[in-house]
Amino acid sequence: MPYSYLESSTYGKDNVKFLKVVKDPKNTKNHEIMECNVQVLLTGAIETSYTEANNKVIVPTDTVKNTILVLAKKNNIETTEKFAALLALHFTNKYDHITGATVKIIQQKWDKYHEHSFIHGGAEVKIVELAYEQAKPSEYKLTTILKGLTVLKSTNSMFYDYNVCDYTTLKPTKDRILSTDILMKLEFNSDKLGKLEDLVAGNKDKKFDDIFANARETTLTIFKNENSASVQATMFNMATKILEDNELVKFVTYELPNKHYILFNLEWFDGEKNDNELFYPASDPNGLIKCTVGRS
Ligand SMILES: O=c1[nH]c(=O)c2[nH]c(=O)[nH]c2[nH]1
Repeated sequence: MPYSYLESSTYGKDNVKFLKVVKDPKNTKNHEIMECNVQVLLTGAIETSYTEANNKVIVPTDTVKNTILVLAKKNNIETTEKFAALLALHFTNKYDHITGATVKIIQQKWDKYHEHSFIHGGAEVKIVELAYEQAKPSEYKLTTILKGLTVLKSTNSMFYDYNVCDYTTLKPTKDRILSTDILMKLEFNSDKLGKLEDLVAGNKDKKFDDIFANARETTLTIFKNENSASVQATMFNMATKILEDNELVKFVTYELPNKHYILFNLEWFDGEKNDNELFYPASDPNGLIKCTVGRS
């Protein structure tokens, strides 16, 4: 009996980066750009490469990298959702023994302000994750993620009527600062979206941009409009509205740090009042509130 066995395995290339420029055929100086960081990991009959040093079953990670770049150049990849589908289908179709792929694409935010000039959106990125198994082609998991969008509101946020015990020092408030780094995940309903092949054909491609823009907008709108009872209640309301508006979305997940701003007490200075005007931005510790919301 051997001492060990291979419980699971996957491999591929990570951090394959490119900037793609798409030129308008009618005006070659009018461009769209896409800056991406791609990870592709493969699964299949690759066990013997680990257990028997059988390199025959290894499609080199260098080949994976080359493929990502050539497919990015040759194909119309308007959205990263579509490009992820294209990559997953390519690797599982091309190599008989490769039966599954997971793809992750991190896309920088570049906003066009002129026909060939763009402004970088800072820390905010869009991430697409796709897990695909050839054996269950309609059960793929496709998730689009908004990450790194930092927001703050300086009023219209409350927190009171919480559990109070002998460990409690927090004072209830009906007016506080609320700030977070938004992490929002939209998991698509693969039954409603249909086959990955159709997605690659481009029939439903435009929808992804619309859904992402709608979900981002809803997040920002509810954040500003609602007199928040708590991070928990506000994120649930955001997720509910996104599900109402986007039938292709099955689950909405938020992971929101509650970035605390602590009111300075300046009464020592001749009784100086501080009416929510001067705060200390506390980098840590922070609250961390998560939820996943589905349609009932
Ligand atoms: O919106 C909030 N949710 C909490 O769970 C919590 N806990 C806390 O100390 N402040 C807050 N605020």
